[in-house]
Amino acid sequence: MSAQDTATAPASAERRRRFSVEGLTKVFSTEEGQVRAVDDVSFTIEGDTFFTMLGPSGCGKTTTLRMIAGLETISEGRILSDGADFSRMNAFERNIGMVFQSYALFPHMTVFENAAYGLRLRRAPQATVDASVKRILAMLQLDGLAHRYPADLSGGQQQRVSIARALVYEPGMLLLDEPLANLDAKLRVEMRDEIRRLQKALGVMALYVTHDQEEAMAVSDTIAVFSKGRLMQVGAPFEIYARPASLFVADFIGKANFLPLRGDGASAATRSGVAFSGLARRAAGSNEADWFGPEAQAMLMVRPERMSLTPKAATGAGTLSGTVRRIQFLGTFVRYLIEAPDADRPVLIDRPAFVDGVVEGSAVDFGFAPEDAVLFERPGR
Ligand SMILES: Nc1ncnc2c1ncn2[C@@H]1O[C@H](COP(=O)(O)OP(=O)(O)OP(=O)(O)O)[C@@H](O)[C@H]1O
Repeated sequence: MSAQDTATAPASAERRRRFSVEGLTKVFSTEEGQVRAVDDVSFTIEGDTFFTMLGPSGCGKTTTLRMIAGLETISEGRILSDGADFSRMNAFERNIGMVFQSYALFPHMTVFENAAYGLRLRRAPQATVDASVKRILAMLQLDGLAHRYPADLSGGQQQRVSIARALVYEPGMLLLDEPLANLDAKLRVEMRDEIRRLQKALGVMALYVTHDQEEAMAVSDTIAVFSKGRLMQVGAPFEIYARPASLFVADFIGKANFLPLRGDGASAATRSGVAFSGLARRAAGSNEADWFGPEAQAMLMVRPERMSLTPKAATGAGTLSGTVRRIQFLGTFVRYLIEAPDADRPVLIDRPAFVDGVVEGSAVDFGFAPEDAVLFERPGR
């Protein structure tokens, strides 16, 4: 926390300590039939955790957020806030601050009045409005713009105003739905750091929605990965990345190599000298059977930067080998694309620098340590 934050943070805000959803489900009736947009989702958020719902478009993140905000009815399940049932509370009682992708500022109001909106609704005395708005505008470096109108602000400034408006009345919880989607790449990185800094300075619980996995990893304490309305995994960014619970999560978060292990014993694992007992093991979901193809009994997942790469040794025994199809210099690392008989798709290997003696067309050996691999077993075995 910076000196500026400690000087301006509220002394004793009423913060939410424990928030949970249990079996949350949303079924929409459409002309084509029923859509299970959110399907039996449960998670808990504690204290000032920065919690992110991450998943591809249409996986149910926004619908979950909207049910929490009271903007959408619940089909099944419960939402509990410090033990109280959220669905019985009106929007005021929920005491939530919301930030949307579209900013949703009032065009006819100044920055000051936009930021003051939640306090005016709550009939706060003018002195409180003045002090709180001043403080929050300062925290968001908007103090010089208080008398401007939204049309005279940049996109980044407008989004800052919408964050100020959501935080000014010290909500128990901050909900953010793709707040950075309309900003350019550089500003997105700046703003995401700033949102996290503010969230921690204010000690407010945050529930953030994004489809951008890098953004989720950068800002979150905890990530909940969604697919097709279902919650696939909840964990810290490192946990989700290094120990994905499903093939979907392994593939969705970062780059992953999948090495199929075929049943004849000539498997990638045994040939590379990997002891099965030392591996993290996961049972793949029943809907992930397609990943294995007709032959593979199991699948090893290894991240590209955890793989070793050397020119092919004369003997070659006990290692995996292949041919370099392409070398890409990507600034902070070099990516090698290897064609290997053990893999169904090119193996990606990321090294911090060019590997001596390895060029496009080279025969190479590659490998990995058992602790860097996750073994997925075929469903139903
Ligand atoms: N009002 C509605 N009526 C019918 N179906 C809906 C409605 N709202 C959402 N859906 C459907 O529910 C599913 C989940 O949508 P939702 O907007 O929650 O996903 P999302 O993960 O937030 O996606 P995005 O990142 O694109 O916003 C989608 O299949 C969507 O088409």
